[in-house]
Amino acid sequence: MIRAVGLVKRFGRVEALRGLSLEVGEGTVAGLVGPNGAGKTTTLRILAGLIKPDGGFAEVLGVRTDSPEFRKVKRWLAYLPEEVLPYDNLTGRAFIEFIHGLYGVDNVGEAVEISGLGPRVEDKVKTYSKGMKRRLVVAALLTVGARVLMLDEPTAGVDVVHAVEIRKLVREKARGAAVLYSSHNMLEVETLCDVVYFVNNGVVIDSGRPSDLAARYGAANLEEAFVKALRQTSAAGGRGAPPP
Ligand SMILES: Nc1ncnc2c1ncn2[C@@H]1O[C@H](COP(=O)(O)OP(=O)(O)OP(=O)(O)O)[C@@H](O)[C@H]1O
Repeated sequence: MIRAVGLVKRFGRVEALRGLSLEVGEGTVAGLVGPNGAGKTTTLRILAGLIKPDGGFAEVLGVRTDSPEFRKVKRWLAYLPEEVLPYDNLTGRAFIEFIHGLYGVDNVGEAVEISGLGPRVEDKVKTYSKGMKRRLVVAALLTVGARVLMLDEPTAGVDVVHAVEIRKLVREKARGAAVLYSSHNMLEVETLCDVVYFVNNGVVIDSGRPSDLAARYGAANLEEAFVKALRQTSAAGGRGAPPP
């Protein structure tokens, strides 16, 4: 459902991606973890068809993301950017209606419920806290009937109770869909994801099921495994092994 093959992306002198490859099949939640500047957002933006790679290619639902045909695939794709601010002067409900209108669906009731905003959904977005805005956008996007979900730190700034709800929901929505989930929260990735890609310096340095990765590095948890993977990669000159 999601495939990136040898992605290369340069921004001037910065080599953001240096041959990144990954695959996410139906029913799978794949985690994308890596330090700041590792290339996670760049990968998601290429996969969402927002920017073109300088090398390699990406496919979603079998269509190349840099092809004209990709426009048709976008109906089935929900991409949540790292930073997205709903329009201040819309109410929460009007924002959900706007997003659902773009996708040609009317699932506003479910989105309102998921947002957990209660009566505040009738208030203007400018009166919301940061976490409330995030919950609104996540709720709107998780309910458009997407077959491919790409979520860049969906729970950033969201309180613990609502973060748990979002994770549960992502799990539910993954039935019949593929999810690529970028997060700095290792506990979240460990509990939610079926498979995890460790990214550093624009390449995948390792990948596997969270428990397998922990075992591979003799680590107590995914966080420890990640730190060890980073250390090993820098000791080996910065380049990781290709994914298995
Ligand atoms: N539009 C851009 N112009 C110039 N450089 C960019 C641009 N977008 C990304 N980069 C650079 O590409 C590299 C990868 O950035 P990216 O945003 O993909 O990292 P990330 O893994 O998402 O980081 P973070 O965890 O901090 O969100 C960084 O060095 C960044 O400065």
